[in-house]
Order: sequence, then C-alpha cells, then structure tokens
Amino acid sequence: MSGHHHHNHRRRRSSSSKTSRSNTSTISSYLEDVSEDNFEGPKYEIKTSKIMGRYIVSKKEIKPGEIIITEEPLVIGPCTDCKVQCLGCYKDLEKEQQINKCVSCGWPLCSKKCPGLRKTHGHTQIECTILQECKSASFLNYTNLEELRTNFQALVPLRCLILKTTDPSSYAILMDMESHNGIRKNIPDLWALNQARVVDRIIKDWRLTEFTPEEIHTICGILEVNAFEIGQGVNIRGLYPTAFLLSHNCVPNTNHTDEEGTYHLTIRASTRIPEGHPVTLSYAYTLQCTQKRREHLLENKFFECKCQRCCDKTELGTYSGALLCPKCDNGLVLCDNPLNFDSSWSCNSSGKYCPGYSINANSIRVLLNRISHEVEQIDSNDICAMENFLQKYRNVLHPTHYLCLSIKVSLSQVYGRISGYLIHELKDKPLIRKKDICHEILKVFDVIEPGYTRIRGVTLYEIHAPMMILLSRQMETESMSKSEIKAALRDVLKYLTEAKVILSYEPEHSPEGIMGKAATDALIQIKDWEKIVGKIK
Ligand SMILES: C[S@@+](CC[C@H](N)C(=O)[O-])C[C@H]1O[C@@H](n2cnc3c(N)ncnc32)[C@H](O)[C@@H]1O
Repeated sequence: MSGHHHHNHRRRRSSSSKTSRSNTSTISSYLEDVSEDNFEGPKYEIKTSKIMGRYIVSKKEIKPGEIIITEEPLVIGPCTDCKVQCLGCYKDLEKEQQINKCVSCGWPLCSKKCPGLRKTHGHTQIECTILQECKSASFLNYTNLEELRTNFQALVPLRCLILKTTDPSSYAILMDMESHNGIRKNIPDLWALNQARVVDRIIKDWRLTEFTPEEIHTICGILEVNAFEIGQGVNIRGLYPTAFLLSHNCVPNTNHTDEEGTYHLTIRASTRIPEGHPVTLSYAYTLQCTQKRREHLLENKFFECKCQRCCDKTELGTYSGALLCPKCDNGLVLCDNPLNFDSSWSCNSSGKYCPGYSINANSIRVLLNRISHEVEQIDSNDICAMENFLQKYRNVLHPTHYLCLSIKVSLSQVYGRISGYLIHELKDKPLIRKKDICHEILKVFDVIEPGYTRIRGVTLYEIHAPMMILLSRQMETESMSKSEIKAALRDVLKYLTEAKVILSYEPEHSPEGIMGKAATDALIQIKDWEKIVGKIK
C-alpha cells in the first residue's frame, strides 16, 4: 500500500494561515478567511472521466499561492508501515525505556497528559472503550516491537468503522471513495496481508462481528488509494473529504501543508492554473525517475500514469532518469518507450556518433536498485562521501539523474551549515560549488516542481549566502563599479524575494518557516546596501 509516500505527502507541513494571522484583529482575520476560502464558493468543480474517475478542475484562473481547498480530516491515524506510536499524538514510542500504556485499553499512549487524549483525531473515548471491551490488549506483545507494530495496521480501519455509528455522513463520504477492490482482489499478496493484518484482527481477534470482511477490505483499499501521508516528524495518514478528488500528475500544480495537532489540510496552487484545467498533485515522488514513479503508481494507486512527463523519454528535458552511454562520448541512454515497463533502453546517439548501445529494462532496474542502496547508506551530513559518490558515478549517471539530484539537494543544504563547513569559513571554491549546485538543481525544479514549491523555496534561500559572500570578497580584492555591484545584488534580491514568498506558506516553527523568517532578515540587510550603492531595482 502506501509504500512510503501516499500522495507524495512526506513530511508535509501545516497551514500557516492560522499562525500568520494570529496578530490580526478578529474581524479582519474573519474577513480574510471568508474572502479567501468561502466567499466566492469553491474555485473548482468536479468532473468525471472514463480513465481517471472523478477529478477536480478549476472554475476560473487560479494564481500561484491561492488556497484551493482547506479542510478538516475525516479520520487520522498511524501509517501502515509505522512504528509503535502514541494513540493520541502519534509520537514514536519505540525508543522509550518503557512504553506507557493507556490505563483503560492498554494501548500505547505517551502519557496520561497526552494532548491527543479524548480528542477527535487522537485517542477518543469510544475507541478506548471498544479496544478495552474486546480485550485487544491481550494481543499486544510489548516485548516484541515488530509484532506490536502489526496491531497498529488495524487501527485506522477501526477508526473508519467507528464513524459508521458516530458520524454516518462522514462515513458515507468515506465509503464513496475509490477502493479499487476489483483490481486489489487479484493481487494475492496484498489481499492476504490485509486479510491477516486487518480483517482477521478486527473480526477474529477483537470479535467485532458487526462488520463484514468485504466492508473492511473496502476500507483498506480506500485508505491505500486516498490517504494523505501527513504529520511533522510523526508518521500518520489521513482521509480528507474533498482533497482526495485531486488527480495525479508527475508535474503537479498544487502543494499542501497540514497543521500540526489539528491535521487541517490546505491545498494551494503552486503555479498558475488556467480556467478549466485539472487541479493536480503528485501521488509519487516527483524527484524520482519515470520508471520508479510509474511502478509506485501502479503498485500503490493501481493506475498507469500517462502524463506528459511520463510520455517523454527526456522527462521534459530534465534527464532525471538518463544514464550516460558506456560506448560513446556524448550519448545518453534513455528508455525507448517509457510507457512500457519492459521497454529496452538505448543510446540516443546510436547509429550517428555511437556504434550502438542497448540494455534491457531489468538490467536497468538492477543497476538502479544497487545504486539507490548505495545512496541510502550515505550520511547526508558527510560532504566527502556525497562528493565521492558523484565522482564515482560521473560516467554512469547523468548529472541530473534523480540519484545524483538527491545527493545534490543534500549538498546544497549542508555546505555552509555543518561543522568544518560553516558558511563564513568556506573558501571560494566550496562557496562556488554550493552556488553552482543550487543553480543546477533549480533548473530541474523549475520544470518538475515548478512555482511555489517547498523545494524551490529552500533552494532559492540556500543560494543567497554564497552569492553574497562571494560578492563581498570580490569587492575587497578588486574594484567593482556601483552598477556591477547593483547587478549582482539584484540577482540575490530576486532569489530571496521569491524564497520569502514561498516559505511564508510554511508553519512558523517548522524548519522551512524559520528559513522564511531568515530570508526576510536577509532581504532587510540587502536593502541596507542601497545606502551605499543606491537603489538596486
Ligand atoms: C485519490 S483517487 C482520486 C479520486 C478518484 N478518481 C475518484 O473518483 O474517487 C485516486 C484514483 O484516481 C484515479 N486517478 C487519479 N489520477 C489519475 C491519472 N493521472 N491517471 C489515471 N487515473 C488517475 C486512479 O484510479 C487512482 O487510483
């Protein structure tokens, strides 16, 4: 199921709308809410297609940064592949000396004072009573974490089933979602695992016999297909009453944040969405290559993506899946037919400048898995190891191959930020390296994560420090004219200004939110330069 990322909702952030308005007056914040979210009614309408089922299109042009959907979850809880978590606040409890238990039901709870205790999206009274009355704790083996974890897989399905009596209208919305039962029934491993971990747990172990196996399997499917992975530093998933309708695209035009504690979800346009266009998000990692994304979508969302990026063997010119040809100097090894999982790959110079090179899909898969494994072993604070990796594969992977890209994203953030590599200690060479990496990855993000996206916001921020330091060093060593200085500052200003806008959508206290504040401060400092060189813009 969710694999690792539901709608690509890794470490999504909460909405900043509440926090950023905390010091406005009640009436003005009320008016703002109304005009932004409700006043003109929804900005979208629901359509249906044979291939996609229901999906959302914009009713009128939507600008970058505009809120499209903002809503409370129907249900929240641990992910399928979660650790042993607190039932109230979802804190990971596996590292605790001794796991605290709820005195009534016996399930893990961080403490008696857990903020999620008796809360709608935490450990509710009714859940506690049900888990207690069915003696579910007798199946919890606290000496074996691995076994203990499996019990959690039935928890969100149980929470869905509870809605049937406590909130029938929410249950109806939920049960109207796509479960892909027809397809999932024919995937023996998947169905059997759900049978064992969820259906049998609820019906046989807990003896909650008022639910049918079919009903529970449907809920499993609905969660697999529709849940958002959310939470900050906690591994949780949630179903939302409208946002599930967003269709998938490998170059999405929205992004989303979820608010800490309330799990309130906000979907914003990241790019301009013309009237009548589908409003999309990515159910897969946008930074992976086509083969990986399409496999994920087929295995976890049960459809074959045929978006523009998937159709194009260059991935819109980003070459995020391209290998370098071992037979010639400049050739790139690309997939001959990216919409076919078994397609061969070949050198795009074959027959011209290359004697010819071709390799089958499976060999590519094996190679990628091997190199991915290597990437996973690299500590993302180890600059040497990351640079060595790039050196080692410089004749194998395209410089913006997604595996290089993930390393470069880490490098772009770590240069200047860790001991031995603090920004003011860096020599010109590593400073230039940081700046160049930022430029290189931004060019890719401009295509596959365009507009107001978190990764662009962060990278636009990262690029400013090396630029500023290099500029001031240059001014010390050579004489620069005011207009040269102004031109350099104008560039920095452009990056920082956009970083500030993008990061202002992030929760105040998240790493990105804090970075947004730093961008604001840096902008003020640059404005100070105007006293010396005159107006920059
Ligand atoms: C979260 S649901 C979206 C809502 C769903 N279409 C419905 O009517 O309930 C995800 C499912 O929608 C369909 N879908 C979404 N995006 C698609 C796309 N780009 N191509 C094909 N099917 C898509 C697939 O069936 C997928 O499993």
